[in-house]
Amino acid sequence: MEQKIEKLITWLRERVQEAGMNGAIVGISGGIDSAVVAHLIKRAFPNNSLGLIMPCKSNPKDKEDALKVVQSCGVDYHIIDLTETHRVLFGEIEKQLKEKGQWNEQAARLGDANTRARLRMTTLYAVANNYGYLVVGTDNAAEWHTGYFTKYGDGGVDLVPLVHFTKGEVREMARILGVPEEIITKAPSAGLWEGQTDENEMGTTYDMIDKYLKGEPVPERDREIIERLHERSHHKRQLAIAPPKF
Ligand SMILES: Nc1ncnc2c1ncn2[C@@H]1O[C@H](COP(=O)(O)OP(=O)(O)OC[C@H]2O[C@@H]([n+]3cccc(C(=O)O)c3)[C@H](O)[C@@H]2O)[C@@H](O)[C@H]1O
Ligand SMILES: Nc1ncnc2c1ncn2[C@@H]1O[C@H](COP(=O)(O)OP(=O)(O)OP(=O)(O)O)[C@@H](O)[C@H]1O
Ligand SMILES: [Mg+2]
Repeated sequence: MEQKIEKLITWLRERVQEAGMNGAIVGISGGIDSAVVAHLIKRAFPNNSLGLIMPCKSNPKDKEDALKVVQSCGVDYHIIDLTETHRVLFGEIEKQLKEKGQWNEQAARLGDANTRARLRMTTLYAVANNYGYLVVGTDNAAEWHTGYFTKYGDGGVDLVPLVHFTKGEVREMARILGVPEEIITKAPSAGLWEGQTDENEMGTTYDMIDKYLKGEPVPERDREIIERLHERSHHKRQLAIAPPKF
């Protein structure tokens, strides 16, 4: 794993150089995936790396955890609170659609959550532009395979260094890099609504998805869920669908 980490760091430097850019930026949530990426970019670009902590109606504990990540790797950071921005934007959408009697209450929870992810993406690109940095994503192999990310939200990035690493390998990497143990062992969550955990929402576990990706046997029920999530999310791993040239 040490060798793979070194290769990833070299790969990050090469991609930034090839793009003619200066460094890299990542959103730091207080979860393990972004903690690993923060450590990687700090090692790759000691003086040209940046983390953004972007609370958006978030549990205050997330910010505390994100600051622990910052402390553990020493990356520069800014805190940009998006709660008010989200309230104004999503509030206006809700008001207009309600006035026309077209507001879909059931769809609203996910719409609200995905808007948070897309506001974070917008913020990352605006700040990246200021410094001439590339935006680095945090998706691991399990999230990528199942499409467990917001299209053009946390999925809207320039580089995806962890995309071939299972969640288990990301944990292994985190220990080597020096991510605090409490960040490594806490339940993965998108923090998109109160009490949300990835595994509750997906209906299977990262251990099962990791096993499936390694070609190991998994219970029929988990296999079905993983394959359904994968089938449903092809569009997220592709460019926007274009018609043939008429
Ligand atoms: N077949 C198709 N071809 C082309 N486009 C298609 C499509 N089906 C849907 N779409 C489009 O895609 C949209 C649905 O995709 P999307 O907007 O991503 O929304 P969706 O996949 O429904 O939701 C995002 C999922 O990712 C999870 N998430 C989000 C952010 C962070 C994390 C985390 O782990 O931290 C997890 C979140 O909890 C939720 O389960 C539709 O509204 C539609 O515009
Ligand atoms: N409050 C936040 N501030 C900054 N970035 C955030 C915030 N919330 C989410 N993100 C970004 O969105 C990404 C996707 O979230 P996701 O939950 O998959 O990863 P994680 O929190 O790093 O790890 P875990 O899956 O263990 O929770 C994060 O890695 C991070 O880059
Ligand atoms: Mg998280």
